[in-house]
Amino acid sequence: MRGHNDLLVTGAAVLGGERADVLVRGGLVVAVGPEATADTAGSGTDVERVDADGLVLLPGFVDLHTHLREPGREDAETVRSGSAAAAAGGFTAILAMANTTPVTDTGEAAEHVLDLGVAAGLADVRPIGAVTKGLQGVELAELGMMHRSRARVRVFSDDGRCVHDSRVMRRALEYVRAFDAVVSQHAQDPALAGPSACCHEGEISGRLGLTGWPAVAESSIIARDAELALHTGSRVHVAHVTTAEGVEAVRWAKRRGARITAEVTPHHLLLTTDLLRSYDPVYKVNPPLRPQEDVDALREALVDGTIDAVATDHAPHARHDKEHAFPDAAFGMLGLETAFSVVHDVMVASGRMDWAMLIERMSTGPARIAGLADHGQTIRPGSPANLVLVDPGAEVTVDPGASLSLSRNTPFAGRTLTGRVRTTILNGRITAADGEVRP
Ligand SMILES: NC(=O)N[C@@H](CC(=O)O)C(=O)O
Ligand SMILES: [Zn+2]
Repeated sequence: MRGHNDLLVTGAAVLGGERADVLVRGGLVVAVGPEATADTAGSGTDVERVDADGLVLLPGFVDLHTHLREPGREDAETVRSGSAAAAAGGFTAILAMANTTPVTDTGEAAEHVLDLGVAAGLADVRPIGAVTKGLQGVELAELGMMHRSRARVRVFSDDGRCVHDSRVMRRALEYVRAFDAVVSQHAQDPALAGPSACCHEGEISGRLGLTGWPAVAESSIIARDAELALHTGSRVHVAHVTTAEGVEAVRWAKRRGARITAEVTPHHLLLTTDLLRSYDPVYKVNPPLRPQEDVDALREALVDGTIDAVATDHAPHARHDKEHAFPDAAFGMLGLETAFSVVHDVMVASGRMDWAMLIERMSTGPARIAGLADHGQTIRPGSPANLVLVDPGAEVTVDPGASLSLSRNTPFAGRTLTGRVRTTILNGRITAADGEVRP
């Protein structure tokens, strides 16, 4: 780990509130307000001043749903390149999905990803463990061994696949209850939306001749998992909710007292099915983009708390996997570097959400769901200095070529958004500034 120097962040609106100076030393916030001055840093230390005039200081973002591709598809992303993209996007912690090659379904595999994250040193990389061996949906993976490993796995997911066998899902939930872990479900009933389903089932899928992906394939799994959560007393998290029916199922489950949480991706908060008329494979994602009424339902649910978190589902794909005719292209979109700008533009600049709610949805909430102990969600003396400076007034025009990901499959290319990440600080050390990582 590179050494720390002290940081004196001056003039930012802390947590979107009052302007104050913040002093960071040894990886911790040590002072906020008038006592945060260079000489409180202790004589002789090299204090780096960060002029944050006009910026907002937030706790670092936490991503519950990142695909880093390593081991196995280092042509699409590596833990280091994904961590760099995360840092550029204001993330200080990211949970890495298990659909790697080999699958992260053993303690050793989880420790390997953890160690790669530490070596990269650009974000706190926490491996997610597979629910079933090889993501086959049949035999439970070594859930206990992954939890007891150095990786301390607290989130399990077969993402990319749905744990659709109810008996397997029930046993997984009963097993993880012992250590209060959570199962993050990719809610897609394969009997209703099979592997070729790639377009929201409706008028457009018919017109474009694309296999439909009906909302009920998502909502029926959410409802079943809610019942299993009630039956077992365990925690279920719903990955990338995309439909009004899925939102309603989560709302119903919460009303019944199920221990259920849910996430939404930035792309499902902004983009709609009609983009598929272009047949541009960059818009091929699983679950698919939905019509405007679903987008509106997701925005409402993110504000009323039915949806607890934003999660990127950052899904890098190498050019040779993505640039095919639409139905043959790989599923997935980049998301780490654009997440804040999209959420700020759609939800904060529009007045739907204030800074306190953005902090809850992009940092505090996901950290709580992931079981991350105090990752630094409150900016006060003694808390870990995992922070991000954002510029609410700056416009960003998304340039795929500027991405730190090894891949280029962003669906926001050329789009202008308000709100830019300026500087990211991980354990008191600047990891990225203006889209470039600190070496
Ligand atoms: N979202 C996607 O379209 N693809 C994800 C898998 C997933 O999240 O379902 C991937 O790993 O590429
Ligand atoms: Zn998924």
